[in-house]
Amino acid sequence: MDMLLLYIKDLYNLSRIRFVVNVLLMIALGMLEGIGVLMIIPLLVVSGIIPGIEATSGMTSVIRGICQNMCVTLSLPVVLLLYLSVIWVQSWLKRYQSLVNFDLQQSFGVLLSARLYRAVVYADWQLIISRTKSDITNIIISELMRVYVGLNYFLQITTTVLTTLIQVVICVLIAPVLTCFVLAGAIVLFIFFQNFVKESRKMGQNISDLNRNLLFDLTENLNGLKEIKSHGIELVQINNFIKIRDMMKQNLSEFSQIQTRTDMLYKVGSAVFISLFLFSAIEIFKLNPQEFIVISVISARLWPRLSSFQMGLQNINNTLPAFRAARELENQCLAAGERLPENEASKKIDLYHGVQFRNVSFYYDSSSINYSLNELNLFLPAGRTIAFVGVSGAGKSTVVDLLIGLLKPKEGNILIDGKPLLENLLQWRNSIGYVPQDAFLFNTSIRDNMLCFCPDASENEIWNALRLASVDFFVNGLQDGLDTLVGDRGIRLSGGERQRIVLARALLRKPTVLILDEATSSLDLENEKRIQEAIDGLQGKMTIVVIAHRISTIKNVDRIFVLEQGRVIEQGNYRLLMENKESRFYSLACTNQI
Ligand SMILES: Nc1ncnc2c1ncn2[C@@H]1O[C@H](COP(=O)(O)OP(=O)(O)OP(=O)(O)O)[C@@H](O)[C@H]1O
Repeated sequence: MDMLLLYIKDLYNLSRIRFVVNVLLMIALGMLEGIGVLMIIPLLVVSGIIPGIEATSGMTSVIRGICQNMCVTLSLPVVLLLYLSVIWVQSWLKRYQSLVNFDLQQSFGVLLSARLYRAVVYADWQLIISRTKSDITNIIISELMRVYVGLNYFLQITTTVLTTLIQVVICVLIAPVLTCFVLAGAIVLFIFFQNFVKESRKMGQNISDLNRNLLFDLTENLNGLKEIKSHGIELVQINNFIKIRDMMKQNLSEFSQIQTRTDMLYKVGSAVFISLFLFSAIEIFKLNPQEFIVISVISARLWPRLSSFQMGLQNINNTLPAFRAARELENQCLAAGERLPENEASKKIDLYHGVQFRNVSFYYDSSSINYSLNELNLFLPAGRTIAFVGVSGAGKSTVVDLLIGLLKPKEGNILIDGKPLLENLLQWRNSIGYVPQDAFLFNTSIRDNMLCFCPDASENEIWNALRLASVDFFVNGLQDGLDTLVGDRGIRLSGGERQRIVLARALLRKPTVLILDEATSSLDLENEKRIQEAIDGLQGKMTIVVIAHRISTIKNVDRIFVLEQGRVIEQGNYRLLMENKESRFYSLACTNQI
């Protein structure tokens, strides 16, 4: 519940005025409904339906006084007109309140999802890789949706409570003892249903878990659909999917059973209490007809409200795990936030001397410290081309992630021209062009893909970058040229074309440091040759860092670092390293491990 209260506080902070207006409207609506009910008495008095009722007290005398002041005789049309006016104002306010409520919820929806998304995007990379993408997606989309639903229920039951309280006060004024009798019945029923509330919360947790599993399976399967189809295991995947979906169905129908059971039991319970009430009102308390009618009308409305209050409570409890999941993710991300200064978004850093790794150690999992990099010392000279080689798991990608500032050293420092990298993190990242192994393109045109990291680039600059990446001829030959759509993750292009466009996109930023993370490892010889030519053409123009998987990519580089178990064991240029037949590099090269 404390999570729910935190969100209510957020809702209040989002728009205090709208929140207060909303609550005031709820109170006004409750009062109007009470007045509407009380209007029944003057109606009965004036109509003479029940003969012999004293018309000098309560609501009748109030209305009579108003009529006298306005020089109007109290008659049936006048009472009916007043009654209609009350109902009209009430309906108008109800509509207005619904609109205010809807607007408040929608704004809150935008605020919550934007706030959470922002927290995720600004969070430290190590936190992001420790959680699955589908888990994060599930929380931002499904769990937040359940948060809005929970808040909606909260606002609904707040309205119910306020309206009911006002009516209970009216009842107490008319017949205190009988009202206490009805309330006691309500409290007994309420206590009886508390187990259902607990059960609802447990089911809510199951729904959260199943939602997460379903999205995880779906994302994984769609990502691996090519492999799934290639191995003919579609049926296994479909059955898995149906199994989780069935579990969700089972869970939701159990929850719906609780809800309908509550409704049913409330109806039966209320019928019992109404019978007892009627009996005691007539036989024991001997109420006069007008009191009897008003209390009957109010308690007839009270029972359905109690039932909807109970179900609202169950629904809120069902959504509480979603509140917790969303809050936890947000808190985790905020605690691991990078706090990048937004006014430095377009600033870059020039590299004059080079990048120094000084005693850098890094591990991924704090619970079992297993060093991926161990006291790494190396210098990447500015304007040179540097390569990292080593067997799988040696630590090449970790070095690059540290160089970009995505990961932070657990020990030691990374210095850019002598200054700590982390002091100017955003400027440093603005100065980097990065081509990952699995080149990623957005599902839009080549032009938009080029402009997404460099929105102000001119047409000329785009073509220059394409030329540098040896892909200008290819784009020129396409029917729609730069406006060609590339498909989901660039699926309409070959691996080599995709890789060269990603290289062009990185070059469009005119980076100080170009990082190629095994950029040619998945390409055929022809494409590899083209990329290699493009890279060779860039040598000397910027600092280039290559993670190499093929010997051909590193023959011309200025310095090679050989990594093993997170340490640099050898360094030098290709010729020097190959001359030493005892070197690890030589054995890696001869056994085709690079
Ligand atoms: N996200 C992660 N969580 C935990 N351990 C990781 C993670 N990423 C890498 N590691 C571990 O860190 C070590 C270095 O991994 P890294 O990916 O840097 O190696 P690599 O040389 O780039 O390997 P490859 O050539 O296969 O990509 C390995 O032992 C690996 O298991």
